[in-house]
Amino acid sequence: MTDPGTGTTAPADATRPLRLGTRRSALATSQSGWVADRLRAAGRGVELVLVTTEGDTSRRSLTEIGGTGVFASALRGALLDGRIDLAVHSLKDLPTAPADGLVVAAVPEREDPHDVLVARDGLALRDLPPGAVVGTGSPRRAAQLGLLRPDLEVRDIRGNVDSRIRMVRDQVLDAVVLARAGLARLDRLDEATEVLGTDDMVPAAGQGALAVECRADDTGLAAELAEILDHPATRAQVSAERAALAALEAGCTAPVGALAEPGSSDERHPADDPSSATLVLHAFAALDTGAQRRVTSGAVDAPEELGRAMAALLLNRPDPTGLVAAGSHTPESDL
Ligand SMILES: NCc1[nH]cc(CCC(=O)O)c1CC(=O)O
Repeated sequence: MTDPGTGTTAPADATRPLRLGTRRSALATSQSGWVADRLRAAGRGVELVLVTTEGDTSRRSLTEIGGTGVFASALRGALLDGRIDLAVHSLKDLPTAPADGLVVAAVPEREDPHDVLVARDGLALRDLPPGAVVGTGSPRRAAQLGLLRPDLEVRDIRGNVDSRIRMVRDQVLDAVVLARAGLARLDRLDEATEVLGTDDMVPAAGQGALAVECRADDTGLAAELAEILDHPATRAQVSAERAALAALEAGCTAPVGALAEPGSSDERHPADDPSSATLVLHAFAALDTGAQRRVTSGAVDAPEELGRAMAALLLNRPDPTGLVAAGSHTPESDL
């Protein structure tokens, strides 16, 4: 299966187990375990190799560390060193810039990409009393919370999913906002007290999706991973989302959200071949020019074009009347 002629680093040999590098967190081991199970079900031996990253050990806030790529960099180093053959990343934590010598061989089918509220007493966002304290380390979530409920106090927090939920249990916070996908992977969906729809909270680009990365010169393995794991519809969606992020030059800590969904047949672009499917791209950005929400659509086979078109909308046409403060409360200057 592997191409014996390629590369200077030894290509993964189909007769020995693949070394799958994973971070130690519950979320990372869960998603790596899921990928390992799928590879094993396809007849491929896999062993997990633990890799430590600064994003896991640092107590500093994500924005402080520099955000972009802290979770990914150690795994990428281990790939390039040949210590591991493949790595599984949360796509939303992966920098949009391609890494030299590496390739995203597969993007598996994504989980529900939305954010959820985990609040005390089963409360929904609209039920929290004025002044309630909501924890999030994400500028994207903080900005959108500020539009929805300017009367709440948003507190910058760090930590893994479990410790963030515990801050609500321990009454340190009234609520936290988390990715639904993270709870699903940890089998803790019952902790969610409300799913925040796209109209309220546009998710991060790539949220709910995984990226399976290997060395670019390991072409046999890349082809095998694509064959077993890749989900083309998800790949098109996240390509549009990440192209928007890249064109805005915004990283995973920017107050930017993007979510692409399959378009329905009555949303087809008139110029397109009637048989071609569309993507509808939703975006939120709190840029210097203010907070905006936008929706646009394009052909599913040109997702990056759609993402760039969205970025152009957000950058060039800051139309104040287009500001839809989800829930419609706050002027942009309050962000
Ligand atoms: N930044 C942390 C992070 N990275 C990936 C997920 C899980 C959800 C996903 O895979 O998108 C989470 C937790 C969260 O945002 O609540």
